[in-house]
Order: sequence, then structure tokens, then C-alpha cells
Amino acid sequence: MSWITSLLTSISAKKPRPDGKPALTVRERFSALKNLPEFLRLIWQTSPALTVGNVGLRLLRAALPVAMLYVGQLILDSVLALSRAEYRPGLLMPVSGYVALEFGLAILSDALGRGVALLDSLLGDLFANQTSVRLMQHAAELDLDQFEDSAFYDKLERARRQTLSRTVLMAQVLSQAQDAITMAFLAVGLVAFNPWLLLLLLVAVIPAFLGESHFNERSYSLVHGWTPERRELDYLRQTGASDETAKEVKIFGLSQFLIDRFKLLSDEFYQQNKALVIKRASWGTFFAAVGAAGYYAAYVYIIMQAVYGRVSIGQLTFLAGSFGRMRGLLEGILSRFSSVAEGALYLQDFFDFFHLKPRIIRPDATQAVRPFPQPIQEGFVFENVGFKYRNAEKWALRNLSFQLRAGEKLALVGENGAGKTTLVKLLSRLYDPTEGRILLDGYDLREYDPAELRQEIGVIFQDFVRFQLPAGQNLAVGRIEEKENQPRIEQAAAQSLADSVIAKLPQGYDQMIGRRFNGGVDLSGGEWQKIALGRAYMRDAQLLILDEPTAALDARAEYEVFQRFNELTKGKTAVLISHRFSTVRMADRILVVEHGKAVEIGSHEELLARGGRYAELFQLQAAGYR
Ligand SMILES: Nc1ncnc2c1ncn2[C@@H]1O[C@H](COP(=O)(O)OP(=O)(O)OP(=O)(O)O)[C@@H](O)[C@H]1O
Repeated sequence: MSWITSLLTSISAKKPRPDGKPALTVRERFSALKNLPEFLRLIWQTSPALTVGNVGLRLLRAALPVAMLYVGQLILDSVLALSRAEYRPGLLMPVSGYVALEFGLAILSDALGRGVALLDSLLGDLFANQTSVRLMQHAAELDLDQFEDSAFYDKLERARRQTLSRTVLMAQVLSQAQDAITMAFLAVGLVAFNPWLLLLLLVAVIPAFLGESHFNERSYSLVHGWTPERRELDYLRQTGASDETAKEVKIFGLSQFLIDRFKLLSDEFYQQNKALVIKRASWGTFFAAVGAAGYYAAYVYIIMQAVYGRVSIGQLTFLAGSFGRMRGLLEGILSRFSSVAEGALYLQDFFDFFHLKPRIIRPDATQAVRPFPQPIQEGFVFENVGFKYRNAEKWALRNLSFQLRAGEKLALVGENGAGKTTLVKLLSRLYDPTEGRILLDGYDLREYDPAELRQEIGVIFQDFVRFQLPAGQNLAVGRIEEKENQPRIEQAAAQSLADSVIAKLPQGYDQMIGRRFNGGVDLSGGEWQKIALGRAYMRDAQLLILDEPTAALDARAEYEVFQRFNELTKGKTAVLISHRFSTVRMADRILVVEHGKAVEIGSHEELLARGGRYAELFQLQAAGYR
């Protein structure tokens, strides 16, 4: 009897999951089902008409099996009666009527089955599309720092992967209801004959159900625990073969390194999964045999009843057919139940992602939202601002105080990692300070609507995005509402010197740039930078921020860009980050940042005269040119 002990241990043991957490209990598995109503509501919202149609067809279909079995019984009994009677004309009439009825039911059943499959697939596609859109919308609302958290990525990843499999869950939940109704119809006949048969059925099927749900939970845990590694696998696959990485992968001969890592991870997953699926298949075979034994016991019982003449041959086929179908249905319902429960566990991840809330939002209804000043009067004041990145030990900025006056051009200088880009991110409220505050015209930046603030700020980051879009649209992303406004796009291109780049493209503003898509043309680093700069000019922003906007430009282009920048931003506030002192010195004032603190602020001349940090850095660079 050791196999029974082993089965029971295997099913009831609370083995740790691969992610280190204990295995889910039956109660936890059931409690995941609470996600289903919300899920059904989402399906209903996708298309009420398709949902009603789907449920209606399934209800009709649910009644068909019992009707067909019953007509089968009538046919058989009348044929047997006929075979015993003398032939008389007209005697065949009822039989042919029954056969015609069964034929009609068979056609109807097929048509309904196809109708259900069609509505399932239409509803499923719509649901997947709408979910992807919701996913993108929600991701767009979240804060930048949430994107920098790897736990967040795991959630996003799981939510993404589940968009498609949710449509399978939908079909499963609906089939579950349909089969339950069919079972109820069939059960009526079976209970009338002998209620104990129903019990036998349950006993035969329940071990299979427990086994299934146990293995479903194990496989959920395996997949769940492996999310970070699966993200890494995707990353390795992408890095090993993509246009963006091909150059360095080749030059540094990295492909074997990437392949080895991929193999190591994927083999490990394969081994763990293999062990699980083999166990699952073995137990599955055993449980199926238990189910079959129950079925044949009942079958023998019904046959005996027919032999003793307690039921007719027609009833024998009806009962045996009902029992067989019920076994199939019950097995289906129970095993689907565990995969529905598994789906519901995955739904938890899906809803978890949607429950993530951004923190940088419009002030709530109890506080008045301060209108953005038109124009800015005093400017921005940093008061003892400190900022620490999520999961970072070190402060990126600390005790930072200075004023960015309205209408001035302020340059930020400092060594790598000093905190310049971080300062700019706080100014544009991609993050909020961990300590201290930033004031705009005397009020905390948090009192303004972040969306309005971002409209008034134009930022071009050093790691700006090279959108795989036509040249014109690549500029228009600076103000996407104006994407059809060709004169405006051309003007921005002229201001940022991107016009000469675009003039060389075979299809001008319509030329796809970047190599990802057909016919795309790639640009040089400096050419991309000119396009990105054009985005800043697309905006009507009161504050322009350029984070190393000219690092890839040649000396002449850089000089020209800044001449223009000064003319074009007259009266506007601007922040420039640059390591080139030829650029920096054009600013009205210069702020020197060191280890997250402001160490000096003043004009080029003032700072040189002071002979401090700026003067030292300036001399250092100037010496290189002598
Ligand atoms: N997303 C992030 N998560 C954690 N730490 C970060 C993040 N971004 C920057 N840091 C850290 O914050 C500090 C300041 O970085 P920041 O990018 O502001 O420097 P920077 O002055 O702009 O440097 P560079 O001249 O190299 O562009 C650095 O120590 C950096 O490692």
C-alpha cells in the first residue's frame, strides 16, 4: 500500500515553491476564485452583445445531449417493438420521425458548437486587444520610479503574458457553466433510476480532480517563481540577435557568452518542468484508470438491470450513455475547475498590476489645483532638496538649495554621477524629492497639476529615444498634437539644424528612420541629436531643459546650435547640462554640482574670478586645448 501513502503525501505535502514560498493551500486556491466576478465584468464590458450571444448559444447547447440521448432511447425501443410485431404499413412512421428529429438535433448541435466557437474567438480577440490597450494606458500613468523597480517589471511581465491566456480562461469559465447545466439535465434521469450511481460517479472522479489541482498549483508556482529568469531569457534572446546590439556582440565576440547563459537558464527550467510534467502524466494515467473502473462498475450494474428485464434496452442505452457522458463532463468540469482556479491565480497578478497606483498625480479634490503661472514670475527655488533613488543606499542629491530665476539660462556642470540629470528629473516631476521641496513662484511644485507642468517644460535627455518613426513624426513627438502641422515641424527642424539632415533623406520628412522597419535609414549620432533637439522647439514650453544636447555634435554644429538656442529662447527659462565649457560659458549663470550638492553658482566671469571648483575644471579642460 506504499503507493497510496506516496500519493497522499504527494498531494497533501506543503512543499516549498520554487520561489521559496510555501505551496498554496486549497483555501488559497479557492480564494483566488474571488477574482472571477471582476474578470467576468471586464468580459461583459468588452462587448455586451457578444457576451449575451455567447451565453445564449451555450444555454441552448447545454440541453442538447440529454435530448439526443432520449431520442436515441425512443428509437431503440420502437425498433425493438417493431422487430417483435407483424409488419403493418404505417408502423415505421414513429421511428422515422424520431430519426428525423435526431438528425435535426445533430445538425443543430454542430451549428451551435460552431456558433459558440466563433463568438468565443471574436470575444477573446476583442478582450485581448482591449486588455493590451488598458495595460499600455495604465503603464503610462505610473511613475518613473516604479519602472525602475524589478518587482514592478515582474508584475508587468506577468500581466503582459497573461493577456492572451485570459481569453482561454474566459472560454473555460463559460464552458464550465454550460457543462454544469448539461450535467444537471443528465442527472435528473440518472437520479430517477438510481441515486447511488451519482455517488459512484463522484467517487470515481474526485481523485483525478485533486491530482490535477495539485499539479496545476505546482506548475503555477514554477512559472511564477521563474518570472525574473524568464525576463532574463527574453533579454538574452533579444541581446543575442537584434539590430541594436549586433555591432558590439560581434566586435566583442559575445555571442557564445550570451548563448551559454541562455542555455544554463533554459536547461534548468526545462529540468524542473520536465520532472513536474512526468509526475503529472504518471499520476494522470493512474487517476484515469480509477475513473474508468467506476464507469465500468456502473455499466455492469445497468447491464444487469437490463438482463433481469428491469429496464428496457432503450433505457439501457440512455442510462449507460448518460452515465458515460456525465463521467466525461464531471471529469471535464473538475479538471477545468483546477485550471480555472490556476487561471484565477494568474488573474491575481494581472489585477495586482492594475492596482499599482502612481504617486505623482494631480492634487486631490480637497486641495485646489494651482494654475500654472503664465508667465513664470520668480522661477524655481530648491529648498534643501534631497533625493534617493528607490533601492539605492546613497543619496543622489542632498541639501541642495539654489534658485533658477525666471528667464535665465542656467548651466549645470559637475563630474559624472554628480546628480545633474537627477536634478532635472525632479524639476520635471518625474520624481518627487525625498526631502525638502521645490517651489515654483513660491508654491510647492506638488500643488500644480503634473500634466500641466510637463506641458510647460520641454526636456531633451541625453539618452533621448530614437523612435523608429518617419523623420517628421520623430520631430513631432515633441508635441504630438501637431503631427499634421508640417510648417511647424519644418520650422522646428530648421531651428535645430535637423533640416539639413532631412534634406539628405530620399523621402524627406516621410523617410522612416531607424533600421527596425522596412526601408528605414539610420542616422549618425549627431544627426539623431539634431532631430531630438528639434523636439524641444516643437514645444511652447516656458522652461527648456537640454541634458547634454550637443555631446555628439561637431564643433561647428554645436556653436551654431547654441547661437540659435540663445536667440530662440529669449525671455524663456532654460537649463543646460554640458561637459563642454565652450557651451557652458554662454549661460547667464552656472551651477556647479558635486556629490549631490550645489557648491558654486554665478556667471562664468564671477566663477573664474572666484578661483574655486569651476575655475579648476575650466582650466583643466582649457589646458587640453593648448
Ligand atoms: N535610476 C537610478 N537608480 C538608482 N540610482 C541612480 C539612477 N539614476 C542615477 N542614479 C545614481 O544617482 C547619482 C546621480 O546620477 P545622475 O544621472 O544625476 O548624474 P549626472 O550628474 O547626470 O551624471 P553624468 O554627467 O554622468 O550624466 C549617480 O550616483 C547614479 O549612479
